Amino acid sequence: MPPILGCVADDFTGATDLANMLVRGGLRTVQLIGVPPSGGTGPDAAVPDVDAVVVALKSRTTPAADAVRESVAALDWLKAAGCRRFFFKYCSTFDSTDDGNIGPVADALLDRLGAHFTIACPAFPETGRTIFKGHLFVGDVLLSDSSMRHHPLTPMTDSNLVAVLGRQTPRKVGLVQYRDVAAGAEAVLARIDALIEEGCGHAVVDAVSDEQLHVIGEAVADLALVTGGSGVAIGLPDAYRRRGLVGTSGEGAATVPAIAGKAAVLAGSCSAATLGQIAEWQKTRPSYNIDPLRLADGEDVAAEALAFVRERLADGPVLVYASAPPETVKAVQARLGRAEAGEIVERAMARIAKALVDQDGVRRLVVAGGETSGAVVSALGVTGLRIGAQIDPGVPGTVTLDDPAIALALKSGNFGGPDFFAKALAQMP
Ligand SMILES: Nc1ncnc2c1ncn2[C@@H]1O[C@H](COP(=O)(O)OP(=O)(O)OP(=O)(O)O)[C@@H](O)[C@H]1O
Ligand SMILES: O=C(O)[C@@H](O)C(=O)CO
Repeated sequence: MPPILGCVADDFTGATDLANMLVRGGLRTVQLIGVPPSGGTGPDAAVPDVDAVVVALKSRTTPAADAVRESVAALDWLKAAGCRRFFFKYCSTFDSTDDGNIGPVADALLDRLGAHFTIACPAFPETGRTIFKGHLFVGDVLLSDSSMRHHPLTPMTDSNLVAVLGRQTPRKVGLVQYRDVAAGAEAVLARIDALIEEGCGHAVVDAVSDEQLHVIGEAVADLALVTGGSGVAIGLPDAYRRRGLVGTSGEGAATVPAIAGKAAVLAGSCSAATLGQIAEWQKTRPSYNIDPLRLADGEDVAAEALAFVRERLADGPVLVYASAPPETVKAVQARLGRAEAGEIVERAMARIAKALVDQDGVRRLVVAGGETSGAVVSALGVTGLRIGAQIDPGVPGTVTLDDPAIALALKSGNFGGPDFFAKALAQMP
């Protein structure tokens, strides 16, 4: 049976987050890095016997036209692979700007599917993301009061998702309120019907608990396209099972091989959680700091980092990080520009990762940050990931489908407890 669910994720850690959720729900899931080349191996060869496929793109912060083109190409590939339901995964903190890319990509996917309505639900209560009356909270504060207001690429300064999405799409954006979700799947469906009548093409959906996400999953399981964070996928596996769209047994969905080899940690995320994890690591383990301004001055900082790591690798894992607090990032961006600062660091991280794998026998890598993970995984030429057991909410251990197989933990910036790096290395397959 071909996979039921085809997913397009706008960054690599977000893709593993979604894949983790689907595997937890018992769907056998594979994550592909980018859109596989068409022809040759064909979809059946590339997608062996799974229930869900997640295509990981690096489209969160690219120009909207590029994000649309790549996302539609991913959708076309997933359709050709036999998928019949589709999911567009973006960040649980709705990372985007007024230019996109959430609105433009969701619209393009709807158009391609010949569909006219979808939901937008980034709620992920397990990691503190909840939506009430269309406003997104991160922990106990509104999104706009959280550390996301300082994000290097997509600063989020408005918590009203109806307004934020409304600026990104010509379609009308409605709201499925908490009271409808609390009343159950029938009430959500009735509200969706009313919003469609009113001419809405999107509806933000309130959710503050996993129980409510299960209700939403049941209500939206027949939509061609669902958009959101990984949280709203929590109810889909059961909803598909109830409809006979996937087998009933979820056993063995998280099985991956064990990988031996040296280990390293690479962090390009400047998110608050990552900064805390770096500080925790530095209490007991060595680390090397990449300075973007020195990179911009043409100094071979990547070579220095590699020399530092190589001296210590035999004694255990080493961290290389560019992550910095908001004031430092602002100063760097003021000199280099936001995009150039990001890219220069990503290029260095990619080069370091490739050298460590190709020349130093590193086979176990923890990478912090979605953009950073995208750069690293692309440099390593990874084509796909098997999804293993969860390390912390939103982050599974994974093993690449390639030769040599590499164990990877791709951590979204704000996920994971303070000891995440050591915990990941201890738990990774
Ligand atoms: N010191 C720095 N100054 C400026 N930019 C930096 C610095 N360190 C890292 N960056 C850039 O900041 C961006 C961080 O984005 P990334 O997606 O990797 O992390 P994140 O946003 O915390 O994670 P996620 O997207 O998973 O939430 C990257 O483009 C990275 O290259
Ligand atoms: O949804 C999330 O928060 C993460 O999966 C993510 O996309 C962060 O980059």
